[in-house]
Amino acid sequence: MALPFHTGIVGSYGLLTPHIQDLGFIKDVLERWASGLDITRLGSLAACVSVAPVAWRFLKAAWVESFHWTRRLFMASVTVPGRDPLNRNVMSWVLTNIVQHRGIRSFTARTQVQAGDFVDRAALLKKKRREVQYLPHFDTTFFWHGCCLYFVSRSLDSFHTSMNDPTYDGIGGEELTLGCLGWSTEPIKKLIQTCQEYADRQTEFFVIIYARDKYGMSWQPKARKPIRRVDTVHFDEGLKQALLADIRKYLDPSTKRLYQSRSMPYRRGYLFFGPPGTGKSSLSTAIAGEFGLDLYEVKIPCVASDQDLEQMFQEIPPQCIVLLEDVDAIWTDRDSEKDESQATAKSSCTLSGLLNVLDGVGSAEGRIVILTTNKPDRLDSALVRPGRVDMKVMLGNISRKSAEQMFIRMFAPDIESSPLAANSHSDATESSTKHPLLEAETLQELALEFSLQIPEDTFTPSQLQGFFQLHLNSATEAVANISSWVERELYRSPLDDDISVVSEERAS
Ligand SMILES: Nc1ncnc2c1ncn2[C@@H]1O[C@H](COP(=O)(O)OP(=O)(O)OP(=O)(O)O)[C@@H](O)[C@H]1O
Repeated sequence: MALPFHTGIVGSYGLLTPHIQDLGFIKDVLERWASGLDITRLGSLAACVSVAPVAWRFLKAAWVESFHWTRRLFMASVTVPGRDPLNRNVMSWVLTNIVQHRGIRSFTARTQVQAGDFVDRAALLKKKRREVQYLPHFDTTFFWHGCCLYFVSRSLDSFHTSMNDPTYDGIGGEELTLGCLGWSTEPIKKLIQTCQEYADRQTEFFVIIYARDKYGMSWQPKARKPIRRVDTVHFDEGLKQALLADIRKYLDPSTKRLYQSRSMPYRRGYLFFGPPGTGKSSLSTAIAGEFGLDLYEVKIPCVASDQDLEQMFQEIPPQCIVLLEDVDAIWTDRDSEKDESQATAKSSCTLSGLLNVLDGVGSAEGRIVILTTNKPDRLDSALVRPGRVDMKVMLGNISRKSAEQMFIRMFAPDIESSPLAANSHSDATESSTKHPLLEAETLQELALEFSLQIPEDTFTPSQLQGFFQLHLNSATEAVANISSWVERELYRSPLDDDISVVSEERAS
């Protein structure tokens, strides 16, 4: 007998004939389910399922549209461009205080190309697998702060563009929109102020180093280094104190007023010179940390033209340190008389281009400019005249006294070398009083014994640091091994470095 169509009952007979006997149980279940099925309901269900994506798209568009109109009519907003230092401050605050509390569930993972400026040479040579870097990822998030409802929205298009830059750490690269309920932007400005204060507190413990991006188009935060105390950079103590006093005096607000009232340009220049590995870069970073300034790094040999140099200087804020590394690579007219081999290391920008940015229209007031060079005798006298270079600081090979201080720094309790030492100073004093005095005395004696075996002004501090890296676990072992190391180093030809690198490469 034929069943009327509108009853909608699907006949169970013969609907599922199992090909495999073992599936009898499944057959029973399915047949029981199918026997109760109403074809009309099945049709409605299928219709709902097919309409669902369209409905979802519609709801999404409606949400976007209504959010857009709510924003336009009932909310105020402020947009912060990507890569602006403010963007980084706002983003860091939002990530730490809002997003992290809710738990970040979405990340972008990529191969870590560069961690600060630390390059693991062994890993490079062995082509070791690299670390994975996870970058937090979100587009729009709402949050309450104080009594106000805010939202922060991130442009994901510019996020993907920023990701192409290997040095980008996932914070502050994309355009941000900050908004709040109401027509006034005052709450947003207050929130931005909070973010700025938060960033200032962070920089109490870190130095932010800015460098040009890989296209040379804009300044990017290249590294955030824990503050290195100036007393960890060893050189002539008198010169160090004179340098610090000079900078402190320059940064004093009364000095600024004095300069302005006497119509003098308010800027200060320093020249750090000495052989490679004597601490020119380390001292610059330590000074930035000591005085709470950001550091803008310009590698002169990498600057493409005078126009680029000028552009760079125009984008540097007034209160900061500008570090001009390897200024001897600057192209001067006198170079044309020199042999061709030296010209290869030359920068494409000229001496007049550099002088122009140092004291021309592009030079903002309130900066500290530090020039570094390994070859001070090659510098043009115009570049180092007073007004451009106000103080010359020589960083030479290590003295016995400095070697002794370095030894103590290497083997003193950890708290001494911590970047946050200033913060936990009370703990430090407490722990030092707990330690028996003899320990400090023994350390002092070992340091003296050690330093007496180091020939005066012969090795660079970085050479000695290399020795300590091999004996960090034991001060007595360091003392026992220093004389053989000195002997080896004294009779080592400079070519040995190249030879060991080549043999390492072959071995890999
Ligand atoms: N005077 C110093 N006191 C303490 N450590 C030092 C000193 N000089 C160099 N070092 C150590 O040696 C390493 C290299 O130092 P740095 O890069 O500052 O030297 P540099 O003079 O700038 O070298 P280059 O001219 O090659 O750029 C760093 O790890 C630093 O800690």
